[in-house]
Amino acid sequence: MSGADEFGEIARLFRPLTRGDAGAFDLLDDAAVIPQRAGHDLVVTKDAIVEGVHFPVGEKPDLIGRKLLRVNLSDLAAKAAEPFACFLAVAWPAGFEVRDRERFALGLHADLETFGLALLGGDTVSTPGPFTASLTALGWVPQGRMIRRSGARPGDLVMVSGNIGDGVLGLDAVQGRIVDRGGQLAFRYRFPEPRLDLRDLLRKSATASADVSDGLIADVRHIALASGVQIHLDLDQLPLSRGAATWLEQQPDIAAALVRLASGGDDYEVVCTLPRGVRRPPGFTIVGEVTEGEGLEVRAAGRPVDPGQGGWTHV
Ligand SMILES: Nc1ncnc2c1ncn2[C@@H]1O[C@H](COP(=O)(O)OP(=O)(O)OP(=O)(O)O)[C@@H](O)[C@H]1O
Ligand SMILES: Cc1ncc(C[n+]2csc(CCOP(=O)(O)O)c2C)c(N)n1
Ligand SMILES: [Mg+2]
Ligand SMILES: [Mg+2]
Ligand SMILES: [Mg+2]
Repeated sequence: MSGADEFGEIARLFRPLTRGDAGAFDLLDDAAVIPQRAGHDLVVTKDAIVEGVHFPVGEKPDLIGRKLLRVNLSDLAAKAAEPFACFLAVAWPAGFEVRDRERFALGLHADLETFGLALLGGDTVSTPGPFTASLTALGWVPQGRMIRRSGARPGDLVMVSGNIGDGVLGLDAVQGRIVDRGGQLAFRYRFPEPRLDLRDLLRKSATASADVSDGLIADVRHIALASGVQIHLDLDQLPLSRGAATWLEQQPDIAAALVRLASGGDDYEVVCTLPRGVRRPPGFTIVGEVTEGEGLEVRAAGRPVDPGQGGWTHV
């Protein structure tokens, strides 16, 4: 792409996504400026996605843009942060035509509007490899109030929002390995819903929290390690959608199937710890408890199980 084309395209595709934020300088400067917000900390998170690793080859470009934003907002949600802005780096692969680039930008724009944040800057490059993009998301929390992974205390209960397992079954559905009547599982895989609605509740009551991206077991293990406590997870309590419950009934080894649902990831729900005295909030399920000790103990089908890795890993 010639220089003129590259910068013309940045202006055409991405300037609308700044949504008029003055700190973006219309995407014409070397950098952006973020004014401080009194009494607040800026929470910063970054996740990348790669074609064939995070979404199927041939996925619609608008869905890629939306998923990229949503997985990052999920981390802000778990930290009880209020989304404020983001930065985008995108590497266009060969064959990703101008129409595809426009659709990627339109998808991202639609969700920036939905979640009320602005694009303040980024970088646009080309790649001989697969589509790759990364987004840095920024959000505000009252000073010192980001919910950490490290605050779980013995006696706390472990709770998870929504349902677990639709992400991994949705990928099975998209790749044709299971039937998905009505397409709900595939929809949940393609359109994670960042749980920004939980902000007040987490700020008020959670001692620790994380979003479920790698897999419930792995993400709970992160909380146990960071907090220096032991966590006991009971997969028989796993909250399941109708589709996941139907799938589970058909599995020959229920314990192994539960471990799969709790290790597959792509759920983008929030798992948190709350003191035992706090009433279980609506929409949350108690899946375990915190004790003194270290690491994770997992039960399924009424007996202890070896959870293995418990989540997705790249290396
Ligand atoms: N390349 C890297 N450079 C610096 N820090 C990194 C890098 N990769 C990961 N981290 C840091 O490691 C920690 C864990 O990152 P991780 O990506 O596993 O968290 P996550 O975003 O919650 O999970 P997921 O990536 O599955 O959505 C975070 O503090 C993250 O900033
Ligand atoms: C095509 C395809 N194959 C597999 C998966 C599953 N997957 C890939 S990375 C990841 C963890 C979160 O990402 P990260 O830790 O890299 O931020 C998960 C659950 C997928 N989403 N799409
Ligand atoms: Mg990450
Ligand atoms: Mg993440
Ligand atoms: Mg996370």
